[in-house]
Amino acid sequence: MTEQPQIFKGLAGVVVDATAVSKVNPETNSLLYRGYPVQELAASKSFEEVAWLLWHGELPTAAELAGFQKSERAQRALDANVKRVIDELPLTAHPMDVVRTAVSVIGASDPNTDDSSPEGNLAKSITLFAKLPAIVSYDQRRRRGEGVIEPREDLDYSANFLWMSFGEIPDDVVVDAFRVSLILYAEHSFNASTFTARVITSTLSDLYSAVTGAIGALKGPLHGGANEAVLHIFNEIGFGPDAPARSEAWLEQALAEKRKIMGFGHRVYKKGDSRVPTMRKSMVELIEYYNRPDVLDLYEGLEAAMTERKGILPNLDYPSGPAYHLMGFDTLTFTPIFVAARITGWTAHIMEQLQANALIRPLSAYNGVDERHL
Ligand SMILES: CC(=O)SCCNC(=O)CCNC(=O)[C@H](O)C(C)(C)COP(=O)(O)OP(=O)(O)OC[C@H]1O[C@@H](n2cnc3c(N)ncnc32)[C@H](O)[C@@H]1OP(=O)(O)O
Ligand SMILES: O=C([O-])CC(=O)C(=O)O
Repeated sequence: MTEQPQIFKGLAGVVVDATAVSKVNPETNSLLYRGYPVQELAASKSFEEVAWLLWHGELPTAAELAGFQKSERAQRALDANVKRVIDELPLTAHPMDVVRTAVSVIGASDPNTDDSSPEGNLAKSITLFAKLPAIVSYDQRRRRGEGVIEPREDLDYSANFLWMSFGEIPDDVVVDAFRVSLILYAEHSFNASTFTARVITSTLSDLYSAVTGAIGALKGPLHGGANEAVLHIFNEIGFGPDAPARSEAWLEQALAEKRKIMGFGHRVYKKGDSRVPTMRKSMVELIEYYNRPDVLDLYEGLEAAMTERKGILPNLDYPSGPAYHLMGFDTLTFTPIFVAARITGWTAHIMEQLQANALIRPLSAYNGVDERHL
């Protein structure tokens, strides 16, 4: 028997490349986008400014921001062919499948799909950034049997997203919590979906293909799909009185069945997710605004039970799920919102990968039958 090489299952602990887009530091529990702490960006910047920062490495000047906003706002509406394809999809399709399909249609319709120059890819990044809110809200409204609401060029990204979803602009506290969530979700180094985008890009495939693949990776409940899954868990436990006791009992049963508790744990952060305190604060503001203390009881009840029982802490999906629920989004829409946020990080990584490309192709250890002959 030849000696097997060492296997790093799940690439855990393996450094596969360098990135200047963001720095995740589990020791200091910090997350920097291009050097800026994400908490500072969330406190005062618009999502558009953060997108620009991730793409260009610096925050925009006033003139750069104005130019970007003009171009982004002009591209927000969906073309008729994208709407037609969405309309053809069954209502049983998961909204993540709808978003993935819509991005694919936009790519197939773009005459410049294969222009992977820095300018070409930046233009495509802005197009997807501009159109994703329309895709997500169009699909949620068709599921609800509601008519489409066209985008408004007088609104910023976050307010327009909510406008297209609900046909009204909520109070500032809601728009702000939404903006904060988008900034926190925007980027997180070599997570599974970003790595997927980089693998696809490394073959010199196009940006739309890389994003389509990344959406597929994000859908899974071990990654972005967890924000949706948190709400399923809350519904299983049930809102209402005695949340702590019911959470404890539910957790015992779930762990006995060897279930993973969605919204808890992280591959990189073992002492807590750097983004959770900021998102939790926004969630609490929403709870106060909507007068839903039962949501906080459930949130804290399950968190306490999980910490006591397993010592595993919440990740960003844990406060984001309830926050989107309070804002009025359908549960199945939560992960598509994550797509709209993460398009910034994915596309920044796609452009970075191309600046110093190497085909990503790891090795495997063979553990099948020994050589044999017919
Ligand atoms: C935005 C994001 O994508 S954040 C991540 C969102 N995903 C989730 O919330 C899904 C739930 N969490 C998980 O499944 C995991 O914590 C992951 C996938 C995120 C990270 O997993 P890994 O780094 O591979 O940790 P791993 O799965 O090896 O866990 C180590 C131990 O903790 C346990 N564990 C980790 N997370 C959880 C959890 N959420 N529920 C129950 N047990 C857990 C594992 O079962 C394992 O136990 P064992 O050693 O007895 O087998
Ligand atoms: O980094 C990860 O593995 C998952 C994550 O938190 C993210 O993508 O935001």
